[in-house]
Formats: sequence, C-alpha cells, structure tokens
Amino acid sequence: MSEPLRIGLVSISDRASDGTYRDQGIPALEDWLGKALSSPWQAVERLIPDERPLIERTLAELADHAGCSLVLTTGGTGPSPRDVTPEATLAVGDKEMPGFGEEMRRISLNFVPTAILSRQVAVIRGRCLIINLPGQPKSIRETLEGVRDTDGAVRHVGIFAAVPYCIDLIGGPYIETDEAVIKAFRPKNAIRPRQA
Ligand SMILES: Nc1ncnc2c1ncn2[C@@H]1O[C@H](COP(=O)(O)OP(=O)(O)OP(=O)(O)O)[C@@H](O)[C@H]1O
Ligand SMILES: Nc1nc2c(c(=O)[nH]1)N[C@H]1C(S)=C(S)[C@@H](COP(=O)(O)O)O[C@H]1N2
Repeated sequence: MSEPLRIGLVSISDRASDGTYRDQGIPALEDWLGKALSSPWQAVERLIPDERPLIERTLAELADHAGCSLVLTTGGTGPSPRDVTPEATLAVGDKEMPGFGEEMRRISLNFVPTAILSRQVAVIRGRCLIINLPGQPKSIRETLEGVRDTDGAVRHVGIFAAVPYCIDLIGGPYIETDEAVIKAFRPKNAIRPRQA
C-alpha cells in the first residue's frame, strides 16, 4: 500500500483572503478533484493574499513539509501589479514544466479571448508538481478537464490528463481517475491494474 496522495490547494486572492468576498477557489478545486479522482487523496488548504514572499513560503512548506505530491494554485496569474503567482512559483521551482502553461492557455482560448493574459506556469520542486490555474473559479474545471462538445465528447483534453504520469515520474503515489471526467494518459508499460 503506497502513501496516500496529498494535494495542496492554494487560493491566492487579496479580496477572498480579507473577506471582501467568499473564496470560491478552494471549493471549486475540491469539487472538481472529488469528481475526477478515484484513488484516495487528502487536501491541504491555504487561502492567502497576493504577497510574493508568503506565496513562496506556502508553496515550499506544502512541497517540503506537508508531503504534497501536487499543489494547485488559483489566482494571481494576470498582468495586474499585485499578480505575482508565476514569479513566486518559478522562484521555488527546481525545474520548469512549460507545457502545462502553454496547454492551459490554448485550452482557455476556447472559453475566453483574454486567456492570453494568464501567465500561469508549472514547476517541479523536489517530489512535488506545482501548477498555477487562473483565478476565475470556473477556469479551474475548464483547464483541468478541457473542452467538451455539446454532446459531452472531449474536444480538447484538459491538462490533468498528464498529471498522474508526471507524479509517477517524480516518485509520488499512483493516481487513478474517473475516465468520465478526465482520462489519465500513461504509456502502456506504466499502467497498473485498476484497484478495486
Ligand atoms: N478566490 C476567489 N474566489 C472567488 N472569486 C475569485 C477568486 N479569485 C478570483 N476571483 C474572481 O476572478 C477574477 C480574476 O481573478 P484575479 O486573480 O485576477 O483576482 P484579482 O482581480 O487580482 O483580485 P483578488 O486578488 O482580490 O481576488 C476576480 O476579479 C474575481 O472576480
Ligand atoms: N479557462 C479560463 N482561463 C482564463 C480565464 C477564464 O475565465 N477561463 N480568465 C482569463 C483572464 S480574464 C485573466 S486576467 C487571466 C489571469 O487570471 P488571474 O489573474 O485570475 O489568475 O486568466 C485568464 N484565463
């Protein structure tokens, strides 16, 4: 039995963290992951303002001490002066994973022309994959799950399809998904028999 998957959920928003509005980032992340993951997982949640040193400390703590194999951030990826999530993420990363940001922007262009304003990045820190998602709560599902036709068929695969194999490669727990939500892609020789 491998260790349970721990996922850091970090909502980065000045106004949600000071109570101006209710945070919808963490609930949207929890909701989507609850539907998408069929193997066991635990959330480690943080709601913080757009302060670069605090974002860096939070990401490092989740990766190094809280045992997270995956951290998903939401918010602070845009061009405004207070948006510094990508800078903080790159600062704590050992390795950049540019494909995630590139692909999220391509997916998001199916929903909004302002997708190109999101500077989202992904990095590996130790044995943890950290991915930035945009701040709009609806963008969480859009980027993770991808684009569907009106009949529900997948038109543009969401970025979460590549997350389980990435976690395999950095030595984390084997993640299984509900294929009706997102089909995890792995090379044939990396696929294990499904757990009951
Ligand atoms: N945690 C959140 N909960 C609910 N709505 C959010 C949240 N974060 C962002 N939003 C919505 O998405 C929009 C774009 O997100 P962005 O990260 O650019 O926020 P912002 O405009 O910098 O403000 P703030 O950091 O105060 O949320 C916000 O203006 C807000 O309408
Ligand atoms: N899928 C998706 N991506 C999206 C959006 C969205 O609504 N859906 N909003 C865009 C907008 S309007 C902005 S400004 C950028 C940056 O958002 P952030 O600063 O909230 O992270 O994300 C973009 N990416």
